[in-house]
Amino acid sequence: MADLNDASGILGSFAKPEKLIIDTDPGIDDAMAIFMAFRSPELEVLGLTTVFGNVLVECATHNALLLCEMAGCSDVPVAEGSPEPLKGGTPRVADFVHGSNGLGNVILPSPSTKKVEKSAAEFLVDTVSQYPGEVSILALGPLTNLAHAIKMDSTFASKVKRLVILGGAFFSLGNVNPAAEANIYGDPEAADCVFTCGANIVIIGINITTQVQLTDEDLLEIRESKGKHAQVLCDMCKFYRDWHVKSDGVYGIFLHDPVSFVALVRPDLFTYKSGVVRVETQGISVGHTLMDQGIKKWNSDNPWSGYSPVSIAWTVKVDEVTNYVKELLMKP
Ligand SMILES: O=c1[nH]cnc2c1ncn2[C@@H]1O[C@H](CO)[C@@H](O)[C@H]1O
Repeated sequence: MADLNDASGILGSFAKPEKLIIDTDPGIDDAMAIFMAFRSPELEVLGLTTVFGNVLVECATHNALLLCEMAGCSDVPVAEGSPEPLKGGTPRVADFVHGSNGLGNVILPSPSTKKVEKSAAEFLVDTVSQYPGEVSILALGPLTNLAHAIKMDSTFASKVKRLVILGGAFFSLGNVNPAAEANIYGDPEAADCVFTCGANIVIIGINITTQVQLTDEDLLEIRESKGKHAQVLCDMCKFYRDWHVKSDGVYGIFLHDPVSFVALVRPDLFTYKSGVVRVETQGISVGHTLMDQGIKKWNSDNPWSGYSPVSIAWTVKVDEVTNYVKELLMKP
């Protein structure tokens, strides 16, 4: 019998919505995922926490407040997170992917609301403690805020319901360099802390998300639809799409954050492999994610030994996920 609270897309209208916090660095594909979350009755968005990544953290907070307001959800709290990775230093931002304002250089009004007083890590710890076992987290940027939350509260990991993470490249090339994907490269120490913390974790790597694309034709169809945010999203996507042409020879866009959102609400559209994941924190492969699939019995302990396994997405039903994203973006 179906568990009506597992948000697997077969929810009855009487089921309790799944509590969700989105940790985000908006970002054009973040904006898509955030709007999708706000349009999903099976979810109750408890808050957004922001992090550096696609943009600096101040810009991420500005954009998060603005996106909430545009979605008609300006009562949803936004807590600002870390301006820099765990080990300090200047964060690497991807303005060449998302434009200098993070939203494709589309000119938008300033938000009228303000961030909450709490830091992102405090907001995460307090909210998860308020509803132990009930709150899921969708992490769309570098994992610095989550690492701070884990360090702040030793019971945090065990109290999170599910942590769905966009990050890493499993047994495939990265997008910053051959070794590393951008979110993990942004804070490898934080990612290693989170992946080994023992929480119920699902990781969606770019080996999965790059399989799911919106073509130029799809973007035109969305633009011409009656979707509530279709116009503005397609305006933002122009910059993002041009980057894909230049960088990957793709006439369209990869749906990194939206695919990770779909993994949260429709886990049945993916298959998974379970194993311990560690992150390289030094050398030429810094930010590389490597999973021990548990196939081999090692002769001696190694840096993967003794940690709890996580799930990584292994295959994706490309057409179904693409259609899920398109339908939600074209919903009036
Ligand atoms: O080539 C890239 N360099 C840096 N960031 C990128 C690149 N391509 C995509 N993203 C951004 O990083 C996350 C997925 O790795 C997504 O947020 C995406 O928008």
